[in-house]
Amino acid sequence: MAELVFFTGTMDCGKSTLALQMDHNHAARGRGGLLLTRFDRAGEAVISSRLGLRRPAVEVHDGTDLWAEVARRRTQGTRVDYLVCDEAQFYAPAQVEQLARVVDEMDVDVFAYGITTDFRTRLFPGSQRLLELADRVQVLQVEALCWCGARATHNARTLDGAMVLEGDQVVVGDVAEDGSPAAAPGEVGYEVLCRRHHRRGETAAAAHAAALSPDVLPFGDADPAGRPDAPA
Ligand SMILES: Nc1ncnc2c1ncn2[C@@H]1O[C@H](COP(=O)(O)OP(=O)(O)O)[C@@H](O)[C@H]1O
Ligand SMILES: Cc1cn([C@H]2C[C@H](O)[C@@H](COP(=O)(O)O)O2)c(=O)[nH]c1=O
Repeated sequence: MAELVFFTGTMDCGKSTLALQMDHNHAARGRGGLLLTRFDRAGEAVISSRLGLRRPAVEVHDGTDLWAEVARRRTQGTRVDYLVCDEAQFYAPAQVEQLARVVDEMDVDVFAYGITTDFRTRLFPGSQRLLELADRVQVLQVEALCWCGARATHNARTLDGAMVLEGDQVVVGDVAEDGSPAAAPGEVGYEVLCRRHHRRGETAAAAHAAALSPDVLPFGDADPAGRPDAPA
């Protein structure tokens, strides 16, 4: 029996990589797949992973009817046994309902990949519908990490290294790599954080700046109790 499965996790936890691996494995066994995406960082009509894999995909637009997309291909004789739906948080709730109908009435597996919550920790409408309708929700095993080393559970939006809480829900962007800035000065970037640091708005840059602040620098003549200005 076909299934609607929602694979989820923070940004940068390997969702697109898994999406392309899933397609590879099913295609290798002779199954026909249809790849879909919306607003991939690499551009239109492509699924791209940070590990370098990329595959052409159908771009989902506001008015795309996913039921009709599958039905049309099957009517034309194209084999469609499964769908791989990347960046599914950006799909409209109605499109998620179309996916559920494809599973139930066409017996086509749907593997959807996306983040659940936005930079304000609120559910994306598409992800909410997926959580409501999926046969299974699978949280990715590869954990993205906060700068403090704890498991990252939340996606922060940053501007010049500082966390921001104002702005549109959808702004395509990337996370920082190897300590480099997530985005050019004045451009939106993202950073994954544990809940504690998301609540406090403490990004890696903020933590770094705080560590360099003279207020917290250890002094050579500080007393053992930690009072930096204790008399010698
Ligand atoms: N140079 C690298 N070497 C090994 N793994 C990497 C490298 N760059 C990225 N990755 C892996 O790729 C993951 C991001 O994959 P991706 O599919 O793009 O994530 P998502 O779609 O969830 O944003 C990272 O969590 C990391 O595990
Ligand atoms: C948190 C958050 C993210 N986005 C965008 C940023 C990226 O383009 C995608 C997530 O891609 P990934 O493959 O999971 O890294 O979503 C957004 O538009 N709004 C947000 O609040």
